[in-house]
Amino acid sequence: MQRIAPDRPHPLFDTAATRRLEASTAAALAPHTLMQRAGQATARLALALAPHARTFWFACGGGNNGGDGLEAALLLHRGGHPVVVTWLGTPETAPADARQSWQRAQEAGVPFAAEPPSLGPQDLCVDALLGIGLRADPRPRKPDARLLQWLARMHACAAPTLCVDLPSGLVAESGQYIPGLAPAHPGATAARHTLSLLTLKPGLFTGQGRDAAGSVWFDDLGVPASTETPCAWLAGPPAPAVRAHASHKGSYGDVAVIGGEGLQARGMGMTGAALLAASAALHAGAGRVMVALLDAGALPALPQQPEVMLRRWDALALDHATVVCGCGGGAAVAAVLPDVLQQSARLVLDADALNAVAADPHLQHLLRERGRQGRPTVLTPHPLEAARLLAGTTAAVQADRLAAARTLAGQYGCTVLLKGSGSVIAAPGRTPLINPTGNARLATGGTGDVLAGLVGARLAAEPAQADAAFAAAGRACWEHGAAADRWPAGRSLTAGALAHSLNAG
Ligand SMILES: NC(=O)C1=CN([C@@H]2O[C@H](COP(=O)(O)OP(=O)(O)OC[C@H]3O[C@@H](n4cnc5c(N)ncnc54)[C@H](OP(=O)(O)O)[C@@H]3O)[C@@H](O)[C@H]2O)[C@@H](O)CC1
Ligand SMILES: [K+]
Repeated sequence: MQRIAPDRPHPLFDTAATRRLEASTAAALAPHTLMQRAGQATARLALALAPHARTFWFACGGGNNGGDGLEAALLLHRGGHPVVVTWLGTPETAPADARQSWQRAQEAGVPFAAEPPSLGPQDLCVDALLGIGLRADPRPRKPDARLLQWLARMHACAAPTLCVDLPSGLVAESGQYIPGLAPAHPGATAARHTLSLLTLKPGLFTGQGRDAAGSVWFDDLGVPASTETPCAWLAGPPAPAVRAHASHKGSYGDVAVIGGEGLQARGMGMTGAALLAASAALHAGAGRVMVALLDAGALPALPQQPEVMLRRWDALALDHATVVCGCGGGAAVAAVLPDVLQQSARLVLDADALNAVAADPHLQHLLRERGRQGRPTVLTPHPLEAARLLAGTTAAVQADRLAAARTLAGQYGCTVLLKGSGSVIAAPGRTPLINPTGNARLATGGTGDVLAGLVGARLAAEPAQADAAFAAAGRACWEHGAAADRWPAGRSLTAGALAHSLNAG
């Protein structure tokens, strides 16, 4: 068993792959072996998490996820620990493995109850209600009222929760709760843990999955997943970049930021966004950083950041630069996009540039052309921007973030970095990445501009190769989150401070 940390990459598997693995392994082992292993792993972690529990409440569903819970309860009971089991199943309807665990629990005298016990902070809830057998399709009948009551009890409980395999109600692939099973008040009061069994599931790391799962643990039940192809990877830390002593500013590339609509255009000054992106590129080690503000020349100099060179956008050598376009671009950015899309050697499109593309079929055509020509391009949409580009809704994007990022990447032949909890990085022909770093302190204005500038710096430094955009986006996303993760507690995190804290890589 291991605790999952952002210190190395991990393969993630969808439910179909997990089922195949479960079936092939079960066929090769004595009956009930896998469930006994699942129960042992669950019991071990439960004890480690709550060594002083006066009560372990096992909330068990009617399927094999409940069987894992029954098996773990049996082991703790045998070890003399105080266990209470509530079970939604019946011996007549339970699948064979779960029925066997129920039988063993009955014979061992495990205490079963009709109602959940009351618990204190030192106790533990074990959520074994629903695992990968959750059906997300509209159900002909309502779920068992006890299921809803027990879930609500766990979501509001003072005791920590250990979820077996998945937080109940969460879809393994997408990291979304099915309607009706999400916590009434997201943001749990007590700690949450999830022990993923056999495989790691992508839904634990994106969308609602991060909050639902809490700390993620993994036990492969002694079954290597090497026969299956991952549907995504949880990204590991990028290899440290080595700067040769005999290098110069040209070795790390030029980043040109275009954006920042001026106050006079529509009464909404957005130059700060472009300056944040430029600051990020600068502190992330780009060789030279230029910024072209779309403010009609209102800002004559940058006294706070003299390293950044102010340019008029039409004075930039787009064909030699890594262009970061769109941060605070407002309505002004649309006019520069035809040239930017056609001429930029390497390109990061963010914010209003994405909105402009979504609204204009000609710009969409030019973006697809870049893809066809194999010119490195990264789109960095948040879910609403992705929805606009996909002509869909934010809810549809969030319902399956991996699919949305993959579709968008395929549509434009470029790399897509879909922001949000568990950012997804997708590119044609590549297995998508889910980024493990970052925290809710990034939910403040300007951090997206910092990310765009950082992607620009990493893209500018990448050697010219086919996957430069994908590599740069993955690297930047990991580093951006890691900068927020190492931010000292009690000090507020602003986008400007985040940009200053970036490393040259
Ligand atoms: N076999 C083994 O040895 C091993 C199995 N393993 C474990 O098995 C788990 C998979 O077990 P599984 O396939 O039995 O499905 P599971 O997650 O228990 O769900 C089925 C139950 O959920 C219910 N239900 C479904 N949808 C619902 C909804 N929308 N709303 C409400 N209820 C809904 C459904 O009710 P029904 O519709 O049938 O009335 C049924 O009772 C896996 O996650 C892992 O923990 C692993 O440890 C490896 C070893
Ligand atoms: K569960």
